[in-house]
Amino acid sequence: MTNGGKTTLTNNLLKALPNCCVIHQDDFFKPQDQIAVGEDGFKQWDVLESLDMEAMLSTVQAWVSSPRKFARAHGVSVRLDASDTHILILEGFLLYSYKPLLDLYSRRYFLTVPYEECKWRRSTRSYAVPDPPGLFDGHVWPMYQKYKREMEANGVEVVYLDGMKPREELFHQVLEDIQNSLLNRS
Ligand SMILES: Nc1ncnc2c1ncn2[C@@H]1O[C@H](COP(=O)(O)OP(=O)(O)OP(=O)(O)O)[C@@H](O)[C@H]1O
Ligand SMILES: NC(=O)c1ccc[n+]([C@@H]2O[C@H](CO)[C@@H](O)[C@H]2O)c1
Repeated sequence: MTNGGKTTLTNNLLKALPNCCVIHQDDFFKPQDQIAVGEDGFKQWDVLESLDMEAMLSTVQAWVSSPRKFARAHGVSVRLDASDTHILILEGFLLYSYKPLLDLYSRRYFLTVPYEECKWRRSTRSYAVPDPPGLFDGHVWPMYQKYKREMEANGVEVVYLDGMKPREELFHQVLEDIQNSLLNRS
């Protein structure tokens, strides 16, 4: 979810994991003039249609076809050891609602914080396009709830993470989970 702590966790993982690249979903927002305005008067940023998901998928596919080349092109130093394991982190607020990506993930994590905390954290942020008054309650939170409900109704399995835990604890929890899933690969 927005302000769950995704970027913070991602940055910690990037430092700890070898050959690890990241793709940020926020880099795929369409230009402002292509964002629909809802009946509520708000620009509808928090819907899948506001993101160029085809472009994001192409970027993921570029990594899949050559992780090493992708890493080099993105300034990630490649460690050449026996395992030659490469990891790609996708970081975003609507990752599990776009079907073509769903089966590509080996692990899906979902950071949550309670409504009050989310609203508070969001109010302290300055986005390139600042939130107009009322956007959180009028658009951001209802869309979050809608997509999460749909994800659960579609049976998408995720590992929920409690975003209220300290940063260090979340980092170690996920690092351990990733390391275990790498060990258990067939
Ligand atoms: N575990 C944590 N405990 C308390 N505060 C946190 C924690 N992780 C992140 N934060 C703070 O919450 C805010 C949002 O964190 P972050 O930017 O990592 O979230 P995000 O999910 O990437 O948000 P968005 O996608 O909306 O930009 C920041 O001010 C950050 O310092
Ligand atoms: N990055 C952007 O262009 C942009 C513009 C307007 C709103 N947002 C917000 O980013 C969050 C996801 O990280 C969403 O909740 C958007 O509202 C982003």
